[in-house]
Amino acid sequence: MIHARGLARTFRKRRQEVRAVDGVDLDVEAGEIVGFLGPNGAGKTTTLRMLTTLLRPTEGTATVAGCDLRKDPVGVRRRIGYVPQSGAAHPEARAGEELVDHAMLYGISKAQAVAHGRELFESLDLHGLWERQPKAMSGGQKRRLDIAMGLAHEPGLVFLDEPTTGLDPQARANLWEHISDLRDHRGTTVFLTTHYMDEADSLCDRILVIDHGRIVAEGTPDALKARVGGDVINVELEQPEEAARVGALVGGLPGADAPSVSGTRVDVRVPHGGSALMALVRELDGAGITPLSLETRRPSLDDVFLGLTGRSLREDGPGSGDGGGTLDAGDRERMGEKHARVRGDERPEGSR
Ligand SMILES: Nc1ncnc2c1ncn2[C@@H]1O[C@H](COP(=O)(O)OP(=O)(O)OP(=O)(O)O)[C@@H](O)[C@H]1O
Repeated sequence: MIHARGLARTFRKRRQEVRAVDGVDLDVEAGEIVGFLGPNGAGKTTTLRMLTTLLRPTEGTATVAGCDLRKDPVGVRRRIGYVPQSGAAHPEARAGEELVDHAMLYGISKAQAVAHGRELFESLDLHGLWERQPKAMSGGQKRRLDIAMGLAHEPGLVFLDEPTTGLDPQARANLWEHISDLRDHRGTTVFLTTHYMDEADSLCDRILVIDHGRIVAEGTPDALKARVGGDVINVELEQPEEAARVGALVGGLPGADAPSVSGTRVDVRVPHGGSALMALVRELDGAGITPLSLETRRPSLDDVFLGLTGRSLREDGPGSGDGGGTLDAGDRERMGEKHARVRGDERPEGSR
């Protein structure tokens, strides 16, 4: 469904070059749900916008849904759906009419657009909302309407840019079910960007991890976690000063990797969690430190990312960690900036 080789995009900003995407090779097969995971600024949206013809690559080639990205961008657009972070439905429009108008832009007859739209509303849990204005919908309903719009012309491949950002945890889990249903019941191939690890873990068949514009790992969530190996010990302390001391202690455990100290939290990977935990309890006791909590767990995708890049996805912004789904001020500001940028140049290059 998607085959890209050496895809790259450079932006010029105040005489400086930003290599947002730096030679990406990727393959997505029909019927897969593939997650593009990476921290803020890693190059996810830029890659997505190239694959959906909204942005011309500076280098590289790709076929998307059987069409050459450079030679046949119109063919690509006809065959794919794209759901941007900012959504596509006008807040004041009637939801059903908006979807039908959208489908008719693709040359679909009104009768067919209405029939397919009704069916999409039913399968995406939007029954009863045909006449509703998007501005009067919940966040989850709006996102499901955005996805319905992306599927209005029955594409076999749909791109979702951070589909659950800003939703509460229940609405996120509900949307994951709907996205899985698209694949299971309609055979739709889904390529989505996310910086939520739990989303990539629960929803995706395969994950591509991107950092600084390059793919740094790919595989099923389980295969990626198995690559890390060992166990992770996590210590929560009351004071950051204690965390620094504990960081030095855990670094001395047999076979331990370099520990990660973040605020009052310390994480370290060790070959055997059980025996290391016992040794650490003795060390902490000897140093007169009483932690708030101490636990050992199997590696998560965050540990995979930490091992690959030396950074935690959690460090890269609010809500990017363990599934906190509600928006805080930082999140809103970031999304606001993003919306402005995406809306400003959402048209395909060359159409301006
Ligand atoms: N139009 C542009 N002009 C200049 N630089 C840009 C432009 N678009 C993106 N960039 C830069 O390219 C890099 C990658 O941005 P991109 O939006 O693709 O990242 P991302 O992984 O989608 O991040 P996020 O999770 O915040 O959406 C960033 O350094 C960004 O500042």
